[in-house]
Amino acid sequence: MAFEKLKAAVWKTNRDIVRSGLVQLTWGNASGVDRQAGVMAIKPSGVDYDRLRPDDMVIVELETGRVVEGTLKPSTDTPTHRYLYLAFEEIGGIVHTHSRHAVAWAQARRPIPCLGTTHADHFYGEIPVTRPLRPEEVAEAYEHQTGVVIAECFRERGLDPLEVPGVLVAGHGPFAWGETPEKAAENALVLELVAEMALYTCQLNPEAPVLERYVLDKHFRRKHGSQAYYGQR
Ligand SMILES: O=C(CO)[C@@H](O)[C@H](O)COP(=O)(O)O
Repeated sequence: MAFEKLKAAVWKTNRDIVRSGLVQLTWGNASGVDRQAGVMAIKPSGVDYDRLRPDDMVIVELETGRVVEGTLKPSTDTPTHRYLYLAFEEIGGIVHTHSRHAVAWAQARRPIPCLGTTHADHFYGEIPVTRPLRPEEVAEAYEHQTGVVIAECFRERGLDPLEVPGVLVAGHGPFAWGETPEKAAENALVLELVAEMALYTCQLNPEAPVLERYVLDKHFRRKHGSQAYYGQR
């Protein structure tokens, strides 16, 4: 058995998204990538999270999508994760969930606006929603096409995946990512929390303005990038 470290990290992240309350039943999935080895690890499809063990993580070749290690079938969303690893070269981990408030925004086909500093600390602006998939994209290579519309959404908006580490797939739910699987899980949790905060804010005040750009800049840049000074740097 190889890739023990990658499998252990991905297994821990799959366990963490359960502990964070981001997934129920067998919904959602977490993965990680070893770019030097040209492989990704992802949870197996449809297996209860509480039964998962590190060695159950399935190793898939990035270039071909071929299973190179593992006896279980990989997540149905493997083609989406694989497409995103190839499209966003800076990311090292991806988490997909059906967390309820983020799913509500995805079903409403509305991007999550940046209404406050909690959002601004982690996402540089609104969290976008993709266009819906077309019938032919659902009929053929659905999960691959889900990756296509996510990458298309970021390309069309000129977004940096590390500045906006997540997206809402129209009518479906959130995908979040980061430099590591652990960071992807953190971003998935923040995405759900700011989705809930934004929903309450819009209910309390439908006219609530988006956060002022100069406040967004301050909060995002003090935690991210070369000028960051947050924490014990
Ligand atoms: O998006 C979905 C279902 O719509 C996925 O989250 C599945 O619910 C999880 O599938 P597996 O990873 O277990 O194959």
